[in-house]
Amino acid sequence: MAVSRRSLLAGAGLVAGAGVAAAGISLVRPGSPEPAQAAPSAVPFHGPHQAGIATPVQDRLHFAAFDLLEPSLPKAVALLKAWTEAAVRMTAGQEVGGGALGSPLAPPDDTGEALGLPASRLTLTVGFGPSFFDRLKLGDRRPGALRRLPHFPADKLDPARSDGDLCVQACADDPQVAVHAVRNLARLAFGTASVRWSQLGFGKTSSTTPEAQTPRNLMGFKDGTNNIAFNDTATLDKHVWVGDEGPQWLRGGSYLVARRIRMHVETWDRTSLKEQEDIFGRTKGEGAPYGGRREHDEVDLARQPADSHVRLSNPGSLGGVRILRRGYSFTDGTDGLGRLDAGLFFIAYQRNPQSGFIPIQRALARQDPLNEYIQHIGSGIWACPPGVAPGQFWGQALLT
Ligand SMILES: C=CC1=C(C)c2cc3[nH]c(cc4nc(cc5[nH]c(cc1n2)c(C)c5CCC(=O)O)C(CCC(=O)O)=C4C)c(C)c3C=C
Ligand SMILES: [Fe+2]
Repeated sequence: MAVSRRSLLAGAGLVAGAGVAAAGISLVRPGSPEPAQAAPSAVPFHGPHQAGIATPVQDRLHFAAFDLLEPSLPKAVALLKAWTEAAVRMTAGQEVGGGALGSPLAPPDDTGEALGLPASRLTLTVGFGPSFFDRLKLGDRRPGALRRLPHFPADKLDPARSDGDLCVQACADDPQVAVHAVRNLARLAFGTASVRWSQLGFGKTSSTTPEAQTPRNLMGFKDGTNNIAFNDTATLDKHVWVGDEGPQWLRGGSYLVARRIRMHVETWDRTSLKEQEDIFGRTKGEGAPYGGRREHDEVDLARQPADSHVRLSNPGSLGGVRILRRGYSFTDGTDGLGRLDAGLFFIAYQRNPQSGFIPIQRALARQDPLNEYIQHIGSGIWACPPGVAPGQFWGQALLT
């Protein structure tokens, strides 16, 4: 793969990836006034698991679902090869292909809006939806657990914001870098796949770094306190990464569930503090569980309100079920009735959705007092293959 001279600010011959990040070198796009930063801003693309799952959560999200234009396996393979090549470059802070400023007679390979920006911890995570297997007639390779999610009480799902043959989760500390990444993948997909829907997210609503300050969601509560930590490999192995029970091509991968959840923030804002805290079973200021003093004190189910959100979703109420949450807040203008169209774009990774998201959501949909203030509007499930080795492409073991 040719590397544009303008992409070589980090030093000739440096290879993007673990070595670069470990060396503490920030790969910077051409035009940056500060090419050599001490802090690494590139997350290695290659590895046993896809980046963007256990990776410490970045500030911004651009999530996109794609549909194949026609069910052609050779075209799908070519797309994933092109996407992988572009992702290797973009996650290292480099321009796609021949760059943003190539021949004056041809459209540039890179759209250019990330010129001068560092890698910003960009990660790109790809998944295959149930319809991908149906449309490409790959039923024999489809994992049993990859089924469209069941209907939950009070779901009001919009097909235009749900499902998709493929998904791409782009996370970065700079929204422009995340948007640039999705846009360039969409550009490479021209003639093969198109964007079905997409979602921007800000203010990560979950943390996988317990020592960092837990972010707050749009209801004002700390969100992500009892999440799986990025370095808790035993729990990740048990609850997030697909193991021997899955098909070979998916081992080391994970299942991604996304839900666009609208929050009726105007109603929430007229609710007393006591009621808000009772709903979650945690204090608003400190984020402590009822019966505890500090945020990270253990949840004591006996001290929780009978139907609090935390009680219902805690592993102790559900036979040990755990998921890795990685959601973001969104505000997408207004609904035309004077109310914000705002909420949580919920993302969860798990080893098996049948024993992960589904039982938790069943319990929440039935009883959670939060349901008075929220509505599930969009939904999707995808199987995310394991990480990519140098020279390979996303989903290679599935598609070849
Ligand atoms: C099906 C899974 C879940 C959905 C959907 C969901 C929606 C949702 N959650 C909040 C806010 C909070 N959730 C909290 C904890 C929490 N939530 C889930 C699952 C879903 N949430 C789990 C598994 C947990 C952890 C429970 C535990 O182990 O104790 C919290 C408390 C802080 C924390 O631990 O993160 C908040 C706050 C909203 C606003 C929301 C939908 C809009
Ligand atoms: Fe929750």
